[in-house]
Amino acid sequence: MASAKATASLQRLNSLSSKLMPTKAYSSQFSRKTYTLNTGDKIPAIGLGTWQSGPNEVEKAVEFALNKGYRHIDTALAYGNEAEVGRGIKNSGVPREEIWLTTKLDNPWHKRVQEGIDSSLKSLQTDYVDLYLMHWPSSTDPDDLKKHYPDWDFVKTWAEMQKLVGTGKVKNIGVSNFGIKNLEILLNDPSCKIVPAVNQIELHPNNPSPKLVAYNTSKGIHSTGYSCLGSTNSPLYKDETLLSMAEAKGKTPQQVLLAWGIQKGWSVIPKSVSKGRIDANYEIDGWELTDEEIKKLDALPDRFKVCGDAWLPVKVFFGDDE
Ligand SMILES: NC(=O)C1=CN([C@@H]2O[C@H](COP(=O)(O)OP(=O)(O)OC[C@H]3O[C@@H](n4cnc5c(N)ncnc54)[C@H](OP(=O)(O)O)[C@@H]3O)[C@@H](O)[C@H]2O)C=CC1
Ligand SMILES: O=C[C@H](O)[C@@H](O)[C@@H](O)[C@H](O)C(=O)O
Repeated sequence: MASAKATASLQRLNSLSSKLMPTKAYSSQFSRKTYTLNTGDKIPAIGLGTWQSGPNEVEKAVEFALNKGYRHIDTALAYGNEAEVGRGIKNSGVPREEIWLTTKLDNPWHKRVQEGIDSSLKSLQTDYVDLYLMHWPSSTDPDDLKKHYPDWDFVKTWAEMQKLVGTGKVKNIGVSNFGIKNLEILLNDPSCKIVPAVNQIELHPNNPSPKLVAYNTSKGIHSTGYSCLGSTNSPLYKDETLLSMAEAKGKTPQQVLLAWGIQKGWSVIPKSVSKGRIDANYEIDGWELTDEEIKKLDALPDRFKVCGDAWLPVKVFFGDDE
């Protein structure tokens, strides 16, 4: 039997040789990759998320990301930071038409879709957004956030959102946090004339939702993965399979998670307000995960969900496969 000392030096040698092993060169350009939506428009595979990006940090983060090369920014009326995001875009000097800008209609605004988009456009200092999402399938009464309107639901909200197409204010409309049941209700309603271009949902290896992603794809709906790194204090950063895979490839765990999402076919919108991390999250070109590595990440056994629905007046929870 090998002594503890011999085992330790063997481990060190293995770790060193994996670092010295030349990584196979791939021509992948994930940072410039786009997915074509059911409208023909192309959404960049990687964007900058801005949920919980606070005042005095998000403006600089957006400016920095755009100058780094990001061409996709994700925000929402509910984040309370659209004005700063708009300033970051202006300060970057990157022409508006080169940027994919997504924002979202907040739940208490479902009866005021026109006002909602006008408010977002004003804050963002722009004439249009590339993608306008219904943030949640939940029409909350603004006078009592614990109540759902008795005479309104997301089908009616979608009918209102459809009216925005053709006004020039939105290029694409989509949904977020829709599970299969709610998508079926929406798509089967006679008032639904436009299939959502995107369903933005939580996607990381501990909440992979394969049936929901397959359902989106079967209906021509592109999936965008939010909390793609596992969000704040991500439990994924302690996952041994992920950590050893990242080390063996000479990549960060975050880069591996982003490649996993993009290679599986959805866009990813990692949030960061740190220059170093915004930089690193974009350095995803010239290498790939092998099929075997993707399968290993697909098979991680743990489960957690960042955004539940405990705070909503109606339950819209979707887990892995609902
Ligand atoms: N439609 C919806 O309901 C939802 C949409 N979203 C969207 O998706 C975006 C991403 O999801 P989010 O929940 O923010 O979480 P992410 O999975 O993007 O993780 C963000 C967290 O990871 C940290 N981080 C980022 N990069 C690195 C790195 N390279 N190394 C270490 N830590 C890192 C960030 O900290 P730091 O900033 O300090 O770098 C932050 O704490 C949101 O910002 C939002 O735009 C999110 C949730 C729900
Ligand atoms: O986009 C972000 C999320 O939807 C977020 O707004 C909600 O998940 C909510 O604030 C929460 O705390 O759970």
